[in-house]
This record gives sequence, structure tokens and C-alpha cells, in this order.
Amino acid sequence: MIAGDGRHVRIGLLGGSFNPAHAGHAHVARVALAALRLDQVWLMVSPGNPLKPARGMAPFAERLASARAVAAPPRILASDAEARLGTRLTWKTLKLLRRRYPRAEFVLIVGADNLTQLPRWNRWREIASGTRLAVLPRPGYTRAALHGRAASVLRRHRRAPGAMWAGRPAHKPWAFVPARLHAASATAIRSARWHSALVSGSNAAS
Ligand SMILES: Nc1ncnc2c1ncn2[C@@H]1O[C@H](COP(=O)(O)OP(=O)(O)OP(=O)(O)O)[C@@H](O)[C@H]1O
Ligand SMILES: O=C(O)c1ccc[n+]([C@@H]2O[C@H](COP(=O)([O-])O)[C@@H](O)[C@H]2O)c1
Repeated sequence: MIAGDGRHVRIGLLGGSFNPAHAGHAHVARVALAALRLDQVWLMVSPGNPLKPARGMAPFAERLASARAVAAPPRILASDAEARLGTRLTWKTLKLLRRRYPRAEFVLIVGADNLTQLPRWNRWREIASGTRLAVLPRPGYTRAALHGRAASVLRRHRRAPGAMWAGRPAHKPWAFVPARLHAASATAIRSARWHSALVSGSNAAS
């Protein structure tokens, strides 16, 4: 995959459960696209986050449809790549994507809550050394994330967003991408739906 100006295509991977997708995902994708000068962002729907319980997780097809509803083609696309590759571990997804698209440059995009979680991911040091990482602020999480274990272990490799593509460092850089905070969360949406189902259920009964 080669961009119009001859350089390698830059793809941001915003992996997530998307249970469901919401305006916060679209915001993060738009900010990352512009700040990191990406060609595309993929809203990559996980077949099942290895750290999240399967209970309460909507079917994959439903979550993918919700990601399609917030996508903005041709630059921001919903992706079922992990389901097609048959993987849910990020290190493996990255390895298979690199094999499939050897000329693309991938950046992993995460909200601040996921930078805090990163040390719990399978092979996280390998992921961070081999793949660029962009961290977006999230209400209630940013400060702790930027002072957390992952940020501390990786502090020598932190760069400004504009320097993300400079040089060919052996250990890939990561950047905090300052942005307007967006309060949307899938947990809040699920809880609001649950409450409104409860209210309409009790109305039906009365
Ligand atoms: N409002 C937001 N601001 C910044 N990052 C976000 C926001 N919402 C989601 N993200 C990031 O998008 C990615 C996918 O998120 P995910 O699909 O889990 O949504 P979520 O709202 O965090 O879901 P849940 O509440 O079920 O955990 C994660 O890296 C997450 O940090
Ligand atoms: O590879 C892992 O061990 C791993 C552990 C937890 C989360 N992830 C990935 O982190 C991304 C965000 O997940 P989520 O559920 O917080 O939206 C998604 O792509 C998951 O597959 C990956």
C-alpha cells in the first residue's frame, strides 16, 4: 500500500470492543488522523478483549455494525480484520497485519485508560518496542496514565506527535496527543439503555 506521494501508507489502528461504538471513538479517530498525518484510521472491532468478560458483550456483527455507523469513509473505516485473521491478542494481530501489508506503517491508537492497562496486555513490551503508539486523553484517566507504569517504563521513547515519523528508531516511539476531552463511554451507553429498558418494562407492567 503506497500513498499518492510515494511514501508508505500510514494506518492508525483504533482497536476496541465497540460495545457499542460511539462519538468518542469518532472523535479520537479524527484527532489522530490529523495530528499524526495518517492516511486511514481503522476502527478495529475485537472478537473479544482477552481482559474483558464475555458476559454483556454484544455479538461481533452488532458491534461491527455500530462501528460502521460512526465511521467516516474513506479515511475512517470499520474493520473486521481481527475476526478475519482469527486473533484477539494485539501482538499477534500486528504481526499478521504486517505480513499482510508489508508496505504499510501502523500506529496503535489508545485512550488514556488503555495506556494504564497496557502492562496487562500479552507481550506488551514487544508491542511497544515494535509499534508506534498514540495515546489520547480521556476524562478521569489522563493524569494517572501519564504517571503510570507503561509511561514510566517507556519514558525514553516518548516523542511529540509531530515527531512520530522521524528517523528509524530501533525502539518505536509513542506520543501523547493533546485533544479536547470527549466524555462518551460504551459503559455509560449500556447503562442508559438498561435503565430505559427497565423503565419501559415497568410502564408496560403498570
Ligand atoms: N471518550 C473517549 N476518549 C478517549 N478515548 C476513548 C474514548 N472512548 C473510547 N476510547 C478509546 O477507544 C478504544 C476502544 O474503546 P472501547 O470500545 O472499549 O470503548 P469504551 O467506551 O472504553 O468501552 P467500555 O466503557 O465498555 O470499556 C480504547 O482505546 C479507549 O480508550
Ligand atoms: O493483546 C492483549 O493482551 C490485549 C488485552 C486487552 C486489550 N487488548 C486490545 O485493546 C484494545 C482496546 O480494547 P477495549 O476492550 O478496551 O476497547 C482492543 O483492540 C483489544 O483487543 C489487547
